[in-house]
Amino acid sequence: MISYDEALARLIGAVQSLPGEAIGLDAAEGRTLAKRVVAAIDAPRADVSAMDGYAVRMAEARAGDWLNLVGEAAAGAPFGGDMSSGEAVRIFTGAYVPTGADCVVMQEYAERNGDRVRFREGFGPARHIRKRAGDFAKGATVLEVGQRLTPRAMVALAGADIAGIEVTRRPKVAVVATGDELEQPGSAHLSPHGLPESGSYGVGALAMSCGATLAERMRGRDDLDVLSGLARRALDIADCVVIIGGASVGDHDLARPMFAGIGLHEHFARIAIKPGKPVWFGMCGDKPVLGLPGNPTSAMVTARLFLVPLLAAMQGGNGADEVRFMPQILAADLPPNGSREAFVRARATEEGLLPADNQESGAQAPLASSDWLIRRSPNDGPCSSGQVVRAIRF
Ligand SMILES: Nc1nc2c(c(=O)[nH]1)N[C@H]1C(S)=C(S)[C@@H](COP(=O)(O)OP(=O)(O)OC[C@H]3O[C@@H](n4cnc5c(N)ncnc54)[C@H](O)[C@@H]3O)O[C@H]1N2
Ligand code: MOO
Repeated sequence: MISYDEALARLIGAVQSLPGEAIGLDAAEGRTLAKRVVAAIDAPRADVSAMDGYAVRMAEARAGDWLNLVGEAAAGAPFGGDMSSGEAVRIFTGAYVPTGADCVVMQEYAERNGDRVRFREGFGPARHIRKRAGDFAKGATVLEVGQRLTPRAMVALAGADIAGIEVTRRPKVAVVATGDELEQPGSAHLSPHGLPESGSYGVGALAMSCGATLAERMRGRDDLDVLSGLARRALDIADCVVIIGGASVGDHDLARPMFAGIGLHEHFARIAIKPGKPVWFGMCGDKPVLGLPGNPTSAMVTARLFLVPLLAAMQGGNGADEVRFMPQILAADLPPNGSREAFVRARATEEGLLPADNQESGAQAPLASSDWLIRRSPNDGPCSSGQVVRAIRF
């Protein structure tokens, strides 16, 4: 069995980025840039006021001295003239600073008398001016290739005065659930041995949260002919295929055999992790095929560990960035770990990460509240509450 890091490196090494396409800003959220974004304007476009107040010359802003008000500057409506010595201009946040002014005094310190203004002590040395191009300059790269357009990145994109961009095509993902027992949720109770097919709902939703579209959700019984047919269909309609279940070593485990004869080039199978030992990955031509264990918690943990970086890499992003484990505080004791690297489901509390009581790989209920995964090394000793562990959002 290989390690998680080795398996991840093989997966990322095998996956290619999809081609780019041009889109407008309204459709950009969640997509990944295929071309860098260059600012069309300076930001700010001129020196602007950071406060509502009075534009003055710093040297003349002495507490108690009267200045003559000669006009007003607002965002979108600048003061037309030059400001001379002994003068002040009423100014609002975002307005261009008039020529001749080098400081804004907040209005909280101002006393007005008609067209005159003076300031009380205490307004301090801050100039309250945002310098032209202090954020970014026209022609500067604001967003790099591979940047995912998060809600935060959308602000930088629009702020660069860009209407259209080039992004990688959304990966179309087919999710195939395998198993005789699986039924459409809502109808499992109709058959004595039926089990609601839950895995594809989590895995499909996770894929969509990573910028993919769900090409189709399929369900197939443990019959090699049926599953081979689904494998061909999935490869026809999707850029990437995820198989849930049938990954282990039992007689009914057909996830890999169903791709025999379709040219599956296997990159790994079985990894020294818990949960998720039976996870496997291969390529059919240029299409990644990821096999997840059927146990719902195992399926979701391995989807987080492998499918999320895989979809990022298909969109030209950095797959490894999606699984950077960061220091976090543990909020309860943990027993010694076994010989496989473990990914412990936990939830964030004010005290730190609290591991779920039920760590069964077949569990479903704890998934709803487990928003973090704690990574534990093979044969790690006991961990105590308050200790630093490594974790990612789940
Ligand atoms: N002799 C061995 N047996 C098993 C091993 C092993 O190494 N040697 N590995 C175990 C591990 S670890 C896991 S995890 C499971 C998973 O194996 P499979 O991928 O073959 O999963 P299935 O047998 O198909 O299903 C397991 C379990 O999950 C239920 N299931 C399957 N698909 C779904 C779905 N889409 N939605 C909801 N539930 C699903 C299924 O009914 C089973 O209960 O194998 C161990 N065995
Ligand atoms: O390791 Mo399995 O993936 O127990 O659930």
